[in-house]
Amino acid sequence: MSAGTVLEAEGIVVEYGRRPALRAVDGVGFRVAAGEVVALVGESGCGKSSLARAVVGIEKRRAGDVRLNGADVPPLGLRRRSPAMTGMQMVFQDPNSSLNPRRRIGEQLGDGVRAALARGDEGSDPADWLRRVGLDPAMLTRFPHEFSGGQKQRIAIARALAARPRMLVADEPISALDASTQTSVAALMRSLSVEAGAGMLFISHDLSVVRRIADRVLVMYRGRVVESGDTETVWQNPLHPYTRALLAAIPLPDGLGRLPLAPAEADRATWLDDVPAALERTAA
Ligand SMILES: Nc1ncnc2c1ncn2[C@@H]1O[C@H](COP(=O)(O)OP(=O)(O)OP(=O)(O)O)[C@@H](O)[C@H]1O
Repeated sequence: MSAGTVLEAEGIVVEYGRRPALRAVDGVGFRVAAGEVVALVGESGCGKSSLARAVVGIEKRRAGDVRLNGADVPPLGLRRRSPAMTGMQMVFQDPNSSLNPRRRIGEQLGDGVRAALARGDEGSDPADWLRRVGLDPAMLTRFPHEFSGGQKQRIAIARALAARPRMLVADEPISALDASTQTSVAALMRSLSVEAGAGMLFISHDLSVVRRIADRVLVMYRGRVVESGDTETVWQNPLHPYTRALLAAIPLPDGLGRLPLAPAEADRATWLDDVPAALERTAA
């Protein structure tokens, strides 16, 4: 394992059903370094979610190895510990699936903090996490239904990061959000995970957001990674015909740069509101 690598996946195979089995992931390997954002892109049904779930350990692997900071992450069935206990966290498309509707969000952020403490990691203050995602700490006593979709996803992200994961796996975390908040939530995820030194696997079909937040990109097609590389290199010089077709389908104005990283603490709430506007200005 090279220095700085947090996650190493090798030869991952996921199959569904029997005779004949559907091979959704067909021998995929990749690495993610600390503080790196790696995007996984590809058309619907190519196996992105199956790969993500197998890496975290909530989907069975037919074959393959996953190592987190050099330690084996055993496949489902052999595992006695939850993903949080291994230092991995997942953020899903629908924030309602990560949050319990009957518990106050302060308690749910506390779950993340306790997972970190149970692993012998440093604890943190739930109120502080709300502040970091641009919400008022006074909202800790509220229930999930009192928030908008974008706010709920920010809370789900805060909860995941409060567990101090070494690796964050986000499966379409912005696609259920209003278009106006998608970009700022994606940028916030990048900024917080980089700040925490965690690696992030970011699955999205929004390629313009991927281009702006990912350091590297993996292009998946029919269960295999057909191309991978630095995001700009892949965009400027896509080698695989499938990558060319995928990129040709998205209009992206020339000169649209990478997203600014969120500033620390105090300014973050304003920044969250400003990001979409700033992007429009850059695009104009
Ligand atoms: N639980 C399951 N049982 C049977 N087949 C499944 C199951 N989950 C996924 N599949 C199939 O495996 C293949 C890969 O699905 P997967 O959800 O991993 O793709 P994806 O790239 O994440 O798609 P999307 O972008 O639509 O979420 C598809 O053919 C899908 O129908």
